[in-house]
Amino acid sequence: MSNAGCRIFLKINRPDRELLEGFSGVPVANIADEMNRFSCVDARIKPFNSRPLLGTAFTVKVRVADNLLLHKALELAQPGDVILVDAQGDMANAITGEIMMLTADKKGLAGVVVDGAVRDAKALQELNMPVYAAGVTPRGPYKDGPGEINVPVCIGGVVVNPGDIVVGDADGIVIINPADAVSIQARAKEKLVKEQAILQGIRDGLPRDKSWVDKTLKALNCEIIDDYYR
Ligand SMILES: O=C([O-])CC(=O)C(=O)O
Ligand SMILES: [Mg+2]
Repeated sequence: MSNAGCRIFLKINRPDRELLEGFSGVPVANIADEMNRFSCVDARIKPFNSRPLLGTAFTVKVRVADNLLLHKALELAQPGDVILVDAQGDMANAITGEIMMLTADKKGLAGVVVDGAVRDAKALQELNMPVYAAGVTPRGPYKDGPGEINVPVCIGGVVVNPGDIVVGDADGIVIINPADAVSIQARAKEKLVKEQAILQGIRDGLPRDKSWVDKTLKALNCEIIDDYYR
């Protein structure tokens, strides 16, 4: 019998460390561009500090306003894991705070992402481990359950499977299926190099070919009026 809604899967297929490390230093924007702009966690979910996020998804589904399963996850997750908590975007109660997040940091976890609220915001800013969440409230969580661990969850509109690769920076978070990672990684790095060359060109005052802008507007039959709007 399977007790859907209250169950814990202990096993995760974790990607190779080398594959994960290949995303280190690659901007999330470049990665997402090479995923056709999909798989980006919603902009509601923001970082509390500037530590880069990179690790393996360890997923938690909690009952709204309740963190029992996150306490269990802190016991089970391994160094390098990113705990992603699906709290259904609820802002009424903080799912976690300083004490639990310091515990996660000390365990060597790679980060925590909450689709919901947290508290002790100031302390989270000082933490060595990245924490992302959708909001802050001082109102604390209940600890009664139920919930699930290591099942597919929804984080900021993106389905996250246990074992997925999680990359985050100041822009936000992108979720990558390890099966796609090698090719995405290679293309994102190429994109980064290309963008760095463009930026250097702008700094050096080099001209840029932006003729595509007028071409696209022309195709739209865009009206260009040499007068004031009235
Ligand atoms: O009380 C809780 O469960 C969450 C919290 O504030 C902490 O971990 O510091
Ligand atoms: Mg606290």
